[in-house]
This record gives sequence, structure tokens and C-alpha cells, in this order.
Amino acid sequence: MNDQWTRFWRWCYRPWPLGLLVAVLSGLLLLSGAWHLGSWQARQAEQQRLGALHAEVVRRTSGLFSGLAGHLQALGQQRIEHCDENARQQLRTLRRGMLYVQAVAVRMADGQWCQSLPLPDEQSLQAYKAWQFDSVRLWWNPQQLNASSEPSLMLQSERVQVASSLRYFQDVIALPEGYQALLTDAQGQRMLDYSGLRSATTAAEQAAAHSPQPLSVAGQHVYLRGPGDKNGMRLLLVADDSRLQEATRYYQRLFSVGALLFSVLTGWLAALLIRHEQSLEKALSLALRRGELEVDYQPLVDLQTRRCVGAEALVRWRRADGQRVRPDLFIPQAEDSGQICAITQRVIELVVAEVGELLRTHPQLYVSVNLAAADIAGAAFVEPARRLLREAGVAPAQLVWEVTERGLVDVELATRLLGQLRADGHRIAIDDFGTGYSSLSYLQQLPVDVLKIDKSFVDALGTEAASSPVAPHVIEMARDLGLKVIAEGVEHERQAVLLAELGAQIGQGWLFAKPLDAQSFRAFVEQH
Ligand SMILES: Nc1nc2c(ncn2[C@@H]2O[C@H](COP(=O)(O)O[C@H]3[C@@H](O)[C@H](n4cnc5c(=O)[nH]c(N)nc54)O[C@@H]3COP(=O)(O)O)[C@@H](O)[C@H]2O)c(=O)[nH]1
Repeated sequence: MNDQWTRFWRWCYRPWPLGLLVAVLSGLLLLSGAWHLGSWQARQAEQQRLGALHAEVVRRTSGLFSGLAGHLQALGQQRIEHCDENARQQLRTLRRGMLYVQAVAVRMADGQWCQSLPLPDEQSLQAYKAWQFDSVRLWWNPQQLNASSEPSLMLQSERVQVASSLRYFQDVIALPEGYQALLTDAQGQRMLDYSGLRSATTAAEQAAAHSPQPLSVAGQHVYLRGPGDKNGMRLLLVADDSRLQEATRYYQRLFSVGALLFSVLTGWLAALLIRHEQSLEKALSLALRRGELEVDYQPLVDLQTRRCVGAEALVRWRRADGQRVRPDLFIPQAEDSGQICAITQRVIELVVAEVGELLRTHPQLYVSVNLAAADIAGAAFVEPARRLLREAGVAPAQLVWEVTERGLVDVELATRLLGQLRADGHRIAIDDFGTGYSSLSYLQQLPVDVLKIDKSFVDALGTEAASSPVAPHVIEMARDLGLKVIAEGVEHERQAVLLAELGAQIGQGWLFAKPLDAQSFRAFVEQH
């Protein structure tokens, strides 16, 4: 089963099948997102469009009302002592100059109304709907909405009345086909339908009037409710949902095309990435065969005496065109593909070949070599290293193995292998110490000789950074455990002095030397 799965995964792990899989999966995900985004966007657009229409209806309505209220005010200046034909003629003349007014009336000193035309009396007004608008009382009769000759809208202030017609609303507001404007009360009951339809309040209207969202959709209609006034009256716009449906389809199609293009691009990028990785893998195999790998040696210096005590071996890849590739560009890939084991073996061979003689003649010197997780799991380097050191006459103590916490995937296995290496006479250093989460727990289990403090903690030394106490703490802990400390990335003299004062024995960094080729390293040893 395991084998089949590995074979299946290998088959999939090719640029185009995997690119296709990525494209299909991301396509499915993005399409469902595009679907939802499309309907959301269409609703937003519809809300904006209806919002603009709503604002226009409100603007025109209030324009009409303020016009009528202005007429009320103008009439208020009229003083009529006797309601005779002359007075009525005067009122009729006045009325003719008032837009949207059918009749006017002024209350005389005796309380009687003098009217240009007979207006509905108090009793018939009982059947009208009523509303107080600041100091103006309003009555209207929705039943007479379409009758332009009937005074279906009455406004009254203290001593004047004007009669108008609701029919004017339809003319002034002029709603486009398929739209309805409803005035509802606080309970969502229809007070007035501007289009003159007589149907009763529907459940959808009531729900829309109370909906937390301004826009709601029910049945085949879209509702946009405006904010209520102090009496709870609000304007509800109703539109056919065909535009919303059309917009939804449009946006869903638009976003789906975008989603499809994006998923194709993602799949294509994934395929390119794998192809690049696989071509890097091939190039690295070729580099190993052609001997394009080189080793640089970064000196390790005694912080008290400033004498060179050894070096860290750092691999380099010089391509056929002479270009040098940085290890952080190919080591992670080599770790993933398993090629790291061949690289480690090559590094050991080069170290012994290039500085074996130096080590033999300077028995106090040592070189450290990095081990990756796959090296620890496979232990393929152990035998070749033993043989090479023996043939070159180099003591195992002069080869230190550096492991990082990343390399300690299986701690039990690592403990066994490192114990064996130590029994052979090698020393073990923990690289980048403190950057992993379980640094302390490793220390109790692993056979370790040296802790290498990561550059980030050396950089933080003496600064306000939260990690500034880490390096002193590690040095103190190493002293208690009888371990040596190497401080990495030392770039400034003050860091070297401070580290020495704190008790770190060895420093590595650009302050002392950058990684050097074998010849320069040999010269460095002679000078330091
Ligand atoms: N498994 C293996 N990993 C290896 C091997 N060779 C290198 N590596 C790992 O690659 C990473 C990058 O290494 P490199 O570019 O060589 O950088 C090293 C030093 O040049 C750099 N350094 C040292 N001093 C300073 C300094 O003062 N300032 C500064 N900015 N950089 C400095 O640090 C790198 C050494 O790091 P470390 O290994 O943690 O001691 C790196 O992770 C290497 O481990 C290999 O053969 N096998």
C-alpha cells in the first residue's frame, strides 16, 4: 500500500499532472467564491442604483411638500373680514398663482372658513389618513389617488388650508416602469402607493420594512427601505427582480472567468515551479558528477587569544559558467530530494583532500561539517568518513559534526547515531542553538559537546531587543552543563569583547574572516 502510494505520488509529482490538479482544485474553490462574490456584487450594485432612485423620490417629494407649505405660509398673510364673492374671487386669483394647488381656504375671525372652492369638511376628513408634519397637518385619501380633479391631499396650518391632489406625486416623481414607491407606517403598513395601485400591504413589504439590511429580496421583487422619520414613516422602493437577476448572472460570469483564468495561472505556475525544482534537482546531480561543488572554510577563533582553532566547512556550487550558487538556494531543495547525503559525503571528501594535511600537522585544529536530517536518518556518511580520516591520518576529534534542530526529526535515532559518532572520537555541535522550540529538551537527551549560538542572538546582544538576554543565558547554561560555546555571526569588536566577558570560548563571523577557500584558510591558520 505504502509502495503504491509512493508510486502514485511520484506519478503525480510531475509538472503537468500536478499543475492540472492544482488548477482543478483552485478552480473549484475559486468558482464557488466567484459565485458568491457575483451575487454579493450584484446586490451591492442594485442597492446603489435603487438608493439613487430612492434619494431622487425623496428629493422630489419634499420639493413638492415644501412648495405646498410655502403656499400655506403665503396664504397666512391674507386677512379676510367677510367671506363674500369678492373675498372668494380674491382667493381664486391667489390660487391660480400657486402650483399644484386646487383650492385654498382662510379661517375668518368668527371661526368660519372662507374657501375658493368647497373643500372636504371635518367629517369627511375622518376617512382620510392623517399625519403631522411640524406645524402642518396633513390629510390624504389614497382612494382618490388617480382622481386628479378631487382634492385628495389637504394641508392645514393654524388658519389656512390648501387642497392638492396626490395625483401630482405620480407626475412629479415619475417612477420608471416596473418600480413602485410605497409610504409605510412604523408597522410596515402601506400608507400610500405612489403608483396608485390599491392592493393591500403584503407580508414581503412588512418584512422588508423591518429587515436589518436596506435591500431585501422576496418573491420576484427587490425592496429597498429608506430610514424612517420620527413618526416611523418610511419610503419603501419596490422593483422587479429581473435587473438584479441579470446583474447577478453578469457578475457571476465575469468573476467566474476571472477565477478560471486565475486557477489556470496557478496551475501553470505550480507546474513551472515543479519543473524548476526538478531541473534544479537534475542540475545538482550533474554538479555532483562533474565535481562542481567546492568547500569554503570559515575560521573559528578563540575569543581570548584570537588564535584560529578551526573552521566550519561551507559548501559552494560553482556552475560550469563560473557562477557561484549560494547554499541557501540549493541546500533546501537537496534536503527535499535526498541529494543532501551525496553533498555531505562530497564535503567530507573535499575537507579531507584539501585540509587533511593541515589537520594532521596542526592537531589542535578541527573542521566542522554540517549534517542534515537525511544524513542522520541514513548514516551513510559514517563509514566513508571513518575510512577517509584513517587514510589521511586525521584524528576523529578533528572532525566535528554540526546538527541543527531541524535535522533532529527522530530524536531517538539521532541520539543513537550521535552517541556512536562520539564513541568514535568525534565531537557534536548543535547549530543555530535557541532558534528551535525544543532546544532545552534536546540537551538533556543528546550527546552534545558544543552549542553554537545563532547569529540573531549575537546581533541582539547589548540592544533593547527582547532576545538580548538569550545569548548570556545560553552561555551560562552551557557552563553549567560543561559544554563549549561558539558564537556565530560576530561582526563587531564590541560583540566579541562582550561574548568573551560572558564566557563564550569561540567566535565565528565576518569580524575574524569571511568563508575562505582552502588555500586562504591555510594562510589564515599560519597568521593566526
Ligand atoms: N547541510 C549543509 N548545509 C550547509 C552546508 N554549507 C552551508 N550550509 C548551510 O547553508 C546556509 C547558508 O550558508 P552560507 O551562505 O555558507 O552562510 C554561512 C556563513 O557565511 C554565514 N555567516 C558567518 N558569519 C557571518 C557573519 O558574521 N555575518 C553574516 N551575515 N553571515 C555570516 O552564516 C552561515 C553559516 O551558518 P551556520 O551553518 O548556521 O553556522 C547555512 O544554513 C548553512 O548551514 C553543508 O555543507 N551542508
